Order: sequence, then structure tokens, then C-alpha cells
Amino acid sequence: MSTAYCFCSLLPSTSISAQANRRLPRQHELLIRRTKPLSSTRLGVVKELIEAETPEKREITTNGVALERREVEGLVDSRKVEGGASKEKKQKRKKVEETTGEDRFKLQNGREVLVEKAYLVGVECKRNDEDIFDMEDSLKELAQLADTAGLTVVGSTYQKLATPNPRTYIGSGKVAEIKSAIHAFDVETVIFDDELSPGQLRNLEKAFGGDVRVCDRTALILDIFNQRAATHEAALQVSLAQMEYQLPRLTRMWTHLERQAGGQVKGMGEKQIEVDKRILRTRISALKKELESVRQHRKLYRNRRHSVPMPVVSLVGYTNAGKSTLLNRLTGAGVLAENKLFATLDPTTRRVQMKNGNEFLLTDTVGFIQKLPTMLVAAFRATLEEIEESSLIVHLVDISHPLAQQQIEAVEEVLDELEVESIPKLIVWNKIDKAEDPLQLRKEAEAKGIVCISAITGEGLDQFCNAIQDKLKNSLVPIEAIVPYDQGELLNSIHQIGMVERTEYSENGTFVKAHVPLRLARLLAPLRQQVVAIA
Ligand SMILES: Nc1nc2c(ncn2[C@@H]2O[C@H](COP(=O)(O)OP(=O)(O)OP(=O)(O)O)[C@@H](O)[C@H]2O)c(=O)[nH]1
Ligand SMILES: [Mg+2]
Repeated sequence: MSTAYCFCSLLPSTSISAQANRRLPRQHELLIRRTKPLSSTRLGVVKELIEAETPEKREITTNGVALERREVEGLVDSRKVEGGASKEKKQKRKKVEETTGEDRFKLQNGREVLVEKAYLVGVECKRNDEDIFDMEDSLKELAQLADTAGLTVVGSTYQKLATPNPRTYIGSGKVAEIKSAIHAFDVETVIFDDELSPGQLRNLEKAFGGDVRVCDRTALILDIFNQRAATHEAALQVSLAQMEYQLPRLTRMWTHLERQAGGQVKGMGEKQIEVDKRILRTRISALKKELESVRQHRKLYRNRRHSVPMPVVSLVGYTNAGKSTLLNRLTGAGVLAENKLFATLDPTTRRVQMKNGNEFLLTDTVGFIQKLPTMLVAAFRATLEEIEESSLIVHLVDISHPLAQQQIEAVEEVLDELEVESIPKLIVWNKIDKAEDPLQLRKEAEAKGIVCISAITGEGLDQFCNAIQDKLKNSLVPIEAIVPYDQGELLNSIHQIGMVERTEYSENGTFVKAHVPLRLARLLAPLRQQVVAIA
């Protein structure tokens, strides 16, 4: 991984990459991050970035509800500062809570932090039969995401619509209903289960009175990723995804300047958007370059790892399925595993030794979720390459989950996007210890060639290893070849995705006896004169 931060000097010291670079103990770092729930939806990154590039000090909140602190000559003399207002509000709220006995302040990292109250909104569109989850289940998952982000969910609602309202996504009656709920529960954040357009976000914030933040599922997931990014690479990936999410949402953010100036500087807001967009675009391309260098470094590392003759098995699955727990159980890796969504962002690879002495490398990867924001898949491409280059994919399923079937489908959808159809797959049902009727489940699994395990109790792990061994062997074809010394890459690939039985150095190259996937055996075809036999 590259340690050169080409853009670091441009960002204030509180930037994500700088935070990640400080290498704080993980728990400590998480605490600091949690003191800012929904930081990404506050355009935190964008704010820092634009402030760093422009001389004026501005304060930006979400979706055009922007107030500024700077002294704009001739435009504004004194302006209500949002920070000050929220301080007053906080004090008032604290008073109320003292009298009502409701404790909404939590001590985090030595600081009192207000736990934000969130209200959830879902829409079921008749024309959208692509949705795997039904509305209520999807809302339940959104509540879990909000909890992971450190918010307190105080209520939720949903609406069935033929098509979403282009202005406000939901109908006007629903807007009014939510507005009353906001007052009744003292809601600070309204979260929509689907991605909203920049215009819809702005209109909804206005409709709710301007004092409440509106965000969508994508922003919430981005925020969780932001809170959890513990390594430089993860921080870069999250920053990129955040900026790509925010770019179209900068639209008309500055129109308040035009209004406040009484029309004298007409077009100023538009100009500012262009400047801000240009800054963002420049930063996005710098981030992409930085990620590319990280990717190259990862590839080097992977090649070095693959010089060890062992096949790589990737663990994939829905978030919270138990992937990290399984890796820890098999290898003692010590990866963070907890009952929260997206505990893992970075892949970890460890060697697994089976009872018969055979070994394979097992990689734990970032979990999937339904409606996974595409910019996240794109940003995490480098990480997901681990999956694309493995010999076998183990799809781990939390079979005790009531929505196990829907989760399986959601994972399959993401796998489709990754183009890994040629890689053999093993489906494993985890958390069998929690199943109501484990016997029945086992029967069902056996009939489908599925392995049942409990990563917690260790039950079924021998069968799991045997199934991996069989799958790896079955999916490979035996080869014997002499690979010329100038084709080290090819030899690496054989080691990487095949099972090498013997290597010997000869005059013309390395003699290798191995089992490799068919696609690699085909690749070896042009070398037929060196290949002794391809079965
Ligand atoms: N009862 C039971 N709980 C399990 C089992 N495996 C994992 N868990 C629990 O499930 C929760 C999630 O486990 P993780 O290993 O963090 O799940 P993950 O798939 O790595 O999740 P992400 O990193 O978020 O994608 C933790 O609370 C584990 O203790 C199991 O076999 N049985
Ligand atoms: Mg994990």
C-alpha cells in the first residue's frame, strides 16, 4: 500500500485520510468518529475540501440549506450562524431532558454527545418488482443501519405509490404526516430507504421546515463506511465514494447568496457551483490515482503471497453473516467481528491448515447488502479484486436470519456485477446453532450440496474444510508443464489459483505438476510444446 498522500497537504488535519494515517488504536479511533454521526451527509468532506481551496470560511450543511460564516463584503453584515443556533438548541434540549428524565447524551471519548433521533421513511413502488426485500423488511434493515451509525430510531412510516413524486418522492399527505412526527418526536434526521435525487432532498428539507436533515440509505451506508474505515486504503475508497455521491448534490447549493443579495449578483450561486464542482472533480481524479497506486501495491503483495503454492478461497456474504467469525475460528486471525453491519471493510487473508496437512488461504471480505450503492462497489473495486482472483468463492449465509433467502439473492446480484461466474462456488449455511430445527436444515442442505456450520461453536468445520478441498480439486484439471523462466507471471498464476503438487527447476524452465482451473489450462495451450500433458 502506498504511503504517499498526494493530496494530504491540501486537506485540513481533520480529513479522513489524515485520521486514518494517525494509526490510532482501532477502538479509540472509532469513538472519535462516532461523535459525528452522519458526518458524510453533512457534506463534511466536501466542506473541508472547498474550504481548503477557497479563502473564505463557509459553513455548509446538507442539500442547499447552507449558511455561511464568512464576512461577504457588501452582501451580508451579520448572519445567523447555524453552529450557534444548534448550541442553543442543544442546551434547551438538555434542559428538557433533565426535566423529563430522558437521557439522550452519551459520554463518548470523554465528550458528551447528543444521540440523534431519526425517523425512517420507505416507499413501495408498484412498478419496481426488482426489489428483493419487501418494504417492511427493508425498513427494519434501515433501522439496523441507523443503529450501526449511532442514531436512535424513534419511528417509521411507508407509502405505496404507483410512481414516486418527482419533487418530494412521497405524496404531499405523507410529507405532512412526517412533519407532525418530526415535531412530536423531536426528530433531527429523516432517512429515506431509497436514493433520492438532489432536488428531492432539497425540497423535502424545505417542506419539513429546514431544521431537520434529510438523507437517504446510500448516505447512511457511506457514513457507516466513513466511521469504520480504519486503514488508508479503506479511507481513500470511502472518500472517493462520498465525493462521487456529493458531486451532483452540489447543484444550486449556493442559490441563497443570490436571494440574500437581492438579485444584484445574479448568477453568483451558479458560478460558485461550477468552482466547487471543479474542485471536487480534481480531487476525485487525484483520489482515483492514489487508489490506483494502492491497487498496484496490493497486486504486488498478492503476487508475493501467491508465490506460496496455495489456492486462495474468498469468503463472501451478506453483512453480519459471520465471515470474520469463521476466519477467526479457523485461523485465530483476530479480525473484528461484532453484531453490527459492516464490521469489516478491509480484506484479511490467513492460512488455513486442514487436519490432513493440506493448506489454503482464506480471505475475509467486505459484506454485501441489498441496494448497495453502485459508487461503493466501484470504489471498493480494488478490494473486491481479491474475490475476482480467487480459486473458490465461499458464499456464507446466516441461515438463522428470517430473510436468509432474500440476502442470498442480494449477494448473488452483487456477485453478478463482479463477473466471477467462472469461479466455482460453495454455499455454506452458518449459525446452525441458532436454527429452530437444525436436523431438518441439515437434511435440506445435504440434498443441495450445501455445508452447515456454526462459526461460533465450531460445529461442521471439518466438513467445511473437506468440502473446500473437494471443490478445489473437482474444479481443476491436472497439468504438467515446463514454464520458461521469463514467464514468471504464468507460474505465479498457477500457484495462485491452482494446487501445485511438485515444482522442479530444469534447464528450460520450471517443471510444474499441478491442478489448475480449466481457463488457466487453456491459457497454457499456446505453450503446448513446453506442456507435457494437459488432461
Ligand atoms: N449464534 C451464532 N452467532 C454467530 C455465528 N457466526 C457469527 N455469529 C455472530 O454474528 C455477528 C456477526 O459476525 P461477523 O463475523 O462480524 O459477521 P461478518 O459477516 O464478518 O459481518 P461484516 O463484517 O459486517 O460483513 C457477531 O455477533 C457474531 O458473534 C454462529 O455460527 N452462531
Ligand atoms: Mg466481518
